[in-house]
This record gives sequence, structure tokens and C-alpha cells, in this order.
Amino acid sequence: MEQLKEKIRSEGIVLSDKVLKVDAFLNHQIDPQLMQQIGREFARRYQGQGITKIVTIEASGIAPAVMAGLELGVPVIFARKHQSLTLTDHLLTASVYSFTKQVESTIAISTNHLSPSDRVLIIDDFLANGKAAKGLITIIEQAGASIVGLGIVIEKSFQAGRQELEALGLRVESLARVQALQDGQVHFVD
Ligand SMILES: O=P(O)(O)OC[C@H]1O[C@H](OP(=O)(O)OP(=O)(O)O)[C@H](O)[C@@H]1O
Ligand SMILES: O=c1[nH]c(=O)c2nc[nH]c2[nH]1
Repeated sequence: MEQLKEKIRSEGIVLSDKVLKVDAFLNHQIDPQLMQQIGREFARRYQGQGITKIVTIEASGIAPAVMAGLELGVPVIFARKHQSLTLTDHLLTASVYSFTKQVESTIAISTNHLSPSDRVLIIDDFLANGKAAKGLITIIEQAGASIVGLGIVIEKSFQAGRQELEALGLRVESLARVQALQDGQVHFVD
């Protein structure tokens, strides 16, 4: 998605050879117009696949997931990372190691919101080592629902996430694929 790549080039900051900071438009301050285009692009790529739910993980997956849900006309569920007084239902859980916070947490989704008849699209802002995606997959499988594929805003293709998900036979659609973060520059796959 050219518009997204242009935004990454102009406003992304390379913090190291592994970490890209995009908090000016994606995961702290959010550019709503870009996010709307991102939602439209996910919907275009997964149109006609019979998707009934979108699943993401808090916090940064929520914005692109909601925009995709709006375009596809389906509800959006986000896995919670923290206990809550309102999270009282039966829970489906998995353990996920957070790339940016470097802590393990238990993520949870209520059994009320996913059923075996659901066809799920997983959306997230980043794909790095695939830990968040795999946690979501574990939960969706516990619910007996089907996974249609994943929609990723920024994939760091030099990390293992895509390979691991493709090894599970899953479709991965990434709107920007980063080949390398080098000398302060972002290099894209294509
Ligand atoms: O493929 P992975 O190695 O799992 O990395 C990708 C995940 O890392 C980030 O989550 P994180 O918990 O770091 O931050 P967030 O709270 O901003 O979502 C990002 O939002 C993805 O969910
Ligand atoms: O802002 C972010 N930058 C990254 O490089 C990254 N990788 C996983 N999650 C991430 N979030």
C-alpha cells in the first residue's frame, strides 16, 4: 500500500535494526484518514471470504481492526491483556510475550463472542516474531472457529512471524513489508 509506505518513509523513526517507531500515525497518535484507507484495503483483500468476526489484541491492533470491521460490516473483538472486573465470563486464554514491553502476559477473550460457526480475520498493527498472532490463533482454535487469514499493517519480514504463520497454512496479507531497518532507513520488500 503505497500511501502507507510513504507515511512510514516520512514519519517513521528507525530506533534500531529491529525496532521501527511509528507513533506519529499508528500506535500512539493515530491518523484517522490513513486508518480508514487501511481498513478499506484489508476489506478489499478479504472481500467475499465470508468473514463474520475480526479479532485483534490490545492496544495497537484496535484502530486498524475497527476500520476493517467497519468496511466488512462485522464485529471486532480485542483480546485483553489485563484482568478486569467486567471480564467475568468464561474465558479463552493464551500466553503472549510482548515485543515492545518485553513481558509475558495472559490474553483473554470471552467465550460469549466467538463460536464454531465464526470465520475470523485476525488484524494487528505489527508482525514481528508472530507471538501475538499465535496467541490469538490459540484462542480462536479453542473456540472452534475458523481462521480465514491475517491482515497486518506493518510486517517486519526479517523476523520470523510470516514464516511461522505460513507454516501453519495461514494466509498473511501485509500492507507494508519491511525488508530491513538499516542506517536509519526503512527498506521495503517491494
Ligand atoms: O509478532 P510479535 O513479535 O508478536 O510482535 C507484534 C506485536 O507486538 C506489538 O504488541 P505490543 O504488546 O508490543 O504493543 P501494544 O501494546 O502497542 O500492542 C504489536 O502491537 C503486535 O501485537
Ligand atoms: O511500534 C512498534 N515497532 C516495532 O518495531 C514493533 N515490532 C512489534 N511491535 C512493534 N511496535
